Amino acid sequence: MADVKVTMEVGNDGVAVIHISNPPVNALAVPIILELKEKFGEAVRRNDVKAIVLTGKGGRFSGGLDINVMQKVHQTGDITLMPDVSVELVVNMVEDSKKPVVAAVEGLALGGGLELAMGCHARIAAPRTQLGLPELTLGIIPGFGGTQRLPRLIGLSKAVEMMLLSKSIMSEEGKKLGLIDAIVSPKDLLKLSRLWAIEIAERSKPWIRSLYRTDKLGSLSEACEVLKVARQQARNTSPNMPQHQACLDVIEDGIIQGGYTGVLREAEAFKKLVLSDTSKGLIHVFFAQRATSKVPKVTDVGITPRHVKQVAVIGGGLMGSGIATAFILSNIQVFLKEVNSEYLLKGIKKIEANLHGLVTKGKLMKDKADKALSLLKGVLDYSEFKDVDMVIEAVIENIPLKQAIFSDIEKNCPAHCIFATNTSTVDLNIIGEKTRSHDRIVGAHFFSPAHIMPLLEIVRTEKTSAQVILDLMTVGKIIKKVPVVVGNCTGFAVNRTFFPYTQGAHMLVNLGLDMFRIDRVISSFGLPMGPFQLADVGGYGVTLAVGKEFRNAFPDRTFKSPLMELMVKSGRNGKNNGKGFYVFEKGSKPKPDLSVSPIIEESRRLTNIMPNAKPISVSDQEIVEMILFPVVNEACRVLDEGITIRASDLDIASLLGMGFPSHRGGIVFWGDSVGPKHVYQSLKRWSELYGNFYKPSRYLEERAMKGMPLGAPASFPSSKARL
Ligand SMILES: C[C@H](O)CC(=O)SCCNC(=O)CCNC(=O)[C@H](O)C(C)(C)COP(=O)(O)OP(=O)(O)OC[C@H]1O[C@@H](n2cnc3c(N)ncnc32)[C@H](O)[C@@H]1OP(=O)(O)O
Repeated sequence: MADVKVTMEVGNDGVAVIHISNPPVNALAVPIILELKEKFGEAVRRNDVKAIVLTGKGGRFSGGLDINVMQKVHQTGDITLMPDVSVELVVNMVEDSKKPVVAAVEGLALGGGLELAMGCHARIAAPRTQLGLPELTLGIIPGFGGTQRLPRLIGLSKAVEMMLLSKSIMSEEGKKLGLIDAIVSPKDLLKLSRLWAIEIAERSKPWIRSLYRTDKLGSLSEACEVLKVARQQARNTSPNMPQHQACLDVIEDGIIQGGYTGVLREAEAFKKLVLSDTSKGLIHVFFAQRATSKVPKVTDVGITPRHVKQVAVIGGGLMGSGIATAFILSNIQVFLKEVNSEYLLKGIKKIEANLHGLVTKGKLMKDKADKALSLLKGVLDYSEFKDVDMVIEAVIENIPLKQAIFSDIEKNCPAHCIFATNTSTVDLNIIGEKTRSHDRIVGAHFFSPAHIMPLLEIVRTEKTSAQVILDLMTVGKIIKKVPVVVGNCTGFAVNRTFFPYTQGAHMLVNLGLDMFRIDRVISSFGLPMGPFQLADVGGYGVTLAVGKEFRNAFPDRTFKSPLMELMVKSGRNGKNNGKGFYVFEKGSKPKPDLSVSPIIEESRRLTNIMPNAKPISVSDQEIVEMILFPVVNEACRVLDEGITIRASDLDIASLLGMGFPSHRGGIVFWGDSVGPKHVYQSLKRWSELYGNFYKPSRYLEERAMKGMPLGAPASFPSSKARL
């Protein structure tokens, strides 16, 4: 706490330099805000102060309002915990101050940090300083006047783009746009800022209050047009995000009624949004994502990660080629091994196609793609494995084959080399059974397409060493993945939790519901696509194989639907062969294929589960619940067995691995927001009507009865814990 403070020093030049200090990002915590008010008050009162410079300690200006304050509001429902900054500090004490204030900005100024800087009369920045208003990603809008000042400083279109897309810019671009007045090296930052402040005081530099500018806003009709287009885009791209429309509304209010009125409207809208479910979900995600980096007995025991310079990938299929692409894109040398030159060539071609795809979408420059490809070497034996730091096996799910590969790599790789497998189902202990390297064996479960999907599930056994986990977490971050460490079980955390998702959808179809309605309802809930379209896109082979695996592992609670087998029997294989539940035509959205009706009827006839042979009648909300409550139920079992370190890890895994909507905070957070009691009672009712698939787990029942959140840590560690 000693470092959390605001200090002020007054120099002989009459400039008071106010420093914010709250490592690591100088977040504007409540005590900081109170001290800022105190220091600004003092600087204005003191006769020896002519001008003021505001800056941050440790090479960072400020990462914005302390997000913990908003989380406290969520936990207590008490909005009065929010400090008044927008008017009391930024307008009254900074912008309307009788003495000029200059912001000396370095490293980053984000959210409330940038808003504070925009209230100052000039902004001097160090090179490559990150500037942005990312509040919308937290379900809120800028609340310290940012919606009003940014358009007035850089123009409406660019400001709207930066806010709606939460897109930062660098100070160099900020200078061109008019957000930054000068760029200077970090060592001269304070010197120039002091000088600038004195020159404003002496009227040799302009004394600008951004809130009262109108020169960059354009005419009213132009502004309305920009806002109209932005509104439409936001409706299309962010339908479940109220903060986007609210942001545009307050910008418009300010343009029509003046900046100060805009600031007041912004403050009102901000407070409402802080209390919204969207903000609760997204702020939970902010902290949950950062928590995944903290792994007890791995990241807190003083070990340092080793450098992974060379990686070997075994298997050039869909997963292997995606994994190899992810590594070479991050400048890591990859040896891709296949069994023969035909397969090897196919694997290399897939990697080339992955890179080409990124170039055509404008996500990668051609020269970077060429550089990445130069780091790939195809091999047919183990001779290049003598110096590799990590091997990732990504061959088909065949136990003897995997065991043979692990014996081979133990013979051919250096003693420090990590042995990872990308299996999504096979027990890691079985894969490593024939080796003596159990401490080096780890699961590196990527999601397809591996060079794009952000999740890396790191699966540890009881024997995997802390060093190996730390190394994989570190290299995972280097290749731009979010690593989540989980325990060893069928399907690990993500596939295990979500196996009832497909089965729930099949249950409903067999109970007489229209599958296209199910898909529509699930997409409007916020998942990227419904379960039947997902099966079409993923390929029926995968759905059938995974279904079989789970039926074997959890026979007590699986619903066996014949639908996929019937689809295959009738020559359908989803998008792969262009014949699925949907018709896929190039350039247009998939359209429901109504000719699947007889297959569905046959499935219903075989399962014969419709009560009185009549389709059940349910609301859209019940569809969501009948598909996703079984997923929450399985998540409870995963938590009970200690497969994840904390419930929020499963939330992040569900967002990044399954596309669960981020504004709902993740699968466990969502279960808690609808209420464990409601989830439990619904499942219990359905289990009586439709069988064991819906039977509530012991963990869910216990928590529902005790009124305890599903995500709350257990008071004592589970006896079944796998971590
Ligand atoms: C009224 C206003 O308009 C409302 C606001 O200002 S809301 C806040 C707006 N600001 C933001 O959204 C910025 C959020 N922060 C970030 O994007 C990134 O943390 C960053 C770019 C600043 C730094 O990234 P990076 O160096 O990778 O560090 P990162 O691990 O993310 O953060 C370091 C620590 O600072 C914390 N932190 C970062 N920004 C914070 C903030 N604004 N409040 C509280 N804590 C914050 C993180 O939780 C993390 O804590 P931990 O070490 O205990 O896990």
